[in-house]
Order: sequence, then structure tokens, then C-alpha cells
Amino acid sequence: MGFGHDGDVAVDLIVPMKPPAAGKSRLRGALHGPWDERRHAALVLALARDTLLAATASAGVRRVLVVGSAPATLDALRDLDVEVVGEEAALGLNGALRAGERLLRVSDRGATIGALQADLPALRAEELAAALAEADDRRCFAADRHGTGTTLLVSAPGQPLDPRFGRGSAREHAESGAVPLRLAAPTLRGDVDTPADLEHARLLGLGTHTAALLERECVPH
Ligand SMILES: Nc1nc2c(ncn2[C@@H]2O[C@H](COP(=O)(O)OP(=O)(O)OP(=O)(O)O)[C@@H](O)[C@H]2O)c(=O)[nH]1
Ligand SMILES: C=C(OP(=O)(O)O)C(=O)O
Repeated sequence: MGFGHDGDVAVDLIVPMKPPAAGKSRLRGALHGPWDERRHAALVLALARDTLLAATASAGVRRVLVVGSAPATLDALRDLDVEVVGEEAALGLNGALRAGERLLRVSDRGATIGALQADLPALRAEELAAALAEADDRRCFAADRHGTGTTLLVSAPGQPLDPRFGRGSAREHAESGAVPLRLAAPTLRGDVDTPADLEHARLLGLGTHTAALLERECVPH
């Protein structure tokens, strides 16, 4: 349980996403010019694409399930090694994560389930793998670089994920008994909610899709 055939940890990850044009509203000032739905959605999808490429390349990751509130808006991600499903109803962020967990447990009741944010464009597979290894069958979380949000929550094998994402989620996860991961993992903690976060991720080293999009959009650096 929680281990792959080779004896390594094996985690099924859920990545929740709103429609890209609607999500990440605090990032609306990141691109130049008047806000444009199509360009904003392209940025949000680029962030997700880089996140998902790192997640699927990470040791210790078995499946990656993207749970979208409107999955048709996520078609651009279907060429990746991920599954894309929709919520049956508007469930909210934690409801969508619980729905993803139920779906994954149909295949493996004893699975180790993780929730990963979709806005980690500098994420390195090695850092995610190290975080999953440190979790070591305990319910654990990685706080974001500000210490307030959560970028990764992992269940114990076969045990509830019990997601408490939202404002102040790092504290909520700690108070619910999840163990804070200690490793530095700056790219895992570098979620992008604001233009300042995007600049921080750029300093860490953006994934190729976000970097190319910013280059096309002529965002100075
Ligand atoms: N499937 C699903 N994903 C959600 C839902 N609400 C939020 N998310 C996703 O969860 C992640 C974190 O959500 P939030 O912190 O609310 O981010 P956001 O709403 O995209 O960003 P802001 O508009 O800037 O607050 C983002 O990737 C969202 O797209 C939901 O109801 N269903
Ligand atoms: C919902 C969360 O993320 P964000 O930083 O995108 O608000 C969270 O950290 O729980």
C-alpha cells in the first residue's frame, strides 16, 4: 500500500482546476495591455502544463487526475500523461478534491492520494519526488513560500485526504493533524497567485511553456 512495484512510494495526485479564463483572477495584471480572456486562459494553461509535466515526470507519482469544474475548457491538457475529469456538480475546491479521491479509490482503496496545486510553473520533478518520499506514509503538507497556503497535501495510504484548501490552509492542515514537510523544495512552494509570485517563479526557473508564453507576450525580465 502506497508503494509501487519497485518498492518506491506511489502516489495518485489530484490537480483541481477551474476554467482557465475564470481562475487565477489575481494574475490578471501579469500580462500587458487590457485584460483579455483568451490570453489569460493561455497563461493559466501554461502554468498548469508546466506543473503537470513535472508531476508526471516525478518519481513516486502513479496517476495524475485533473478535476475540472468545466473539463471541456481543459482539452489543451489532454495530450499530457494525465486523466481529465469533471465534477458532477459545482462542488467547490475541497469538494472537487474529495470527488477525485473517491474516483481514485475505486481502483485502489488503499491508495496514497495527493492534492497538488496547478500553478507551480517552476516545479522540478526531483523536488516533488523528495517531498513524497519525506511524507513516508504520513498525512503531510507543503506550505507555500509565504507559509500561509498549501501547495501539496498527501494522505496516508488508504486514509482520508481531508483537504482544507482555501485561505490560511497551511494552518488548517496543521490543525487537522497533517505534518508539515521540512524540505526546502522552493519550486514546490512557489505557487503563482500574483504577478509578484510569477516574478519569483521566474527567478527559480520557469518551465518551458510558461517561459515561452511570457516571451511571446513580451513580458520584460
Ligand atoms: N475543480 C475545481 N477546482 C477549483 C475550484 N475552485 C478552485 N479551484 C482550483 O483550485 C486552485 C486554487 O484555487 P484558488 O486559490 O481559489 O485560486 P483561483 O480561484 O484560481 O485564483 P484567484 O481567482 O486569484 O483567487 C486553482 O487551480 C483553481 O482553479 C472548484 O470549485 N473546482
Ligand atoms: C487555495 C489555496 O491556494 P491559493 O494560494 O491558490 O489561494 C490554498 O493555498 O489553500
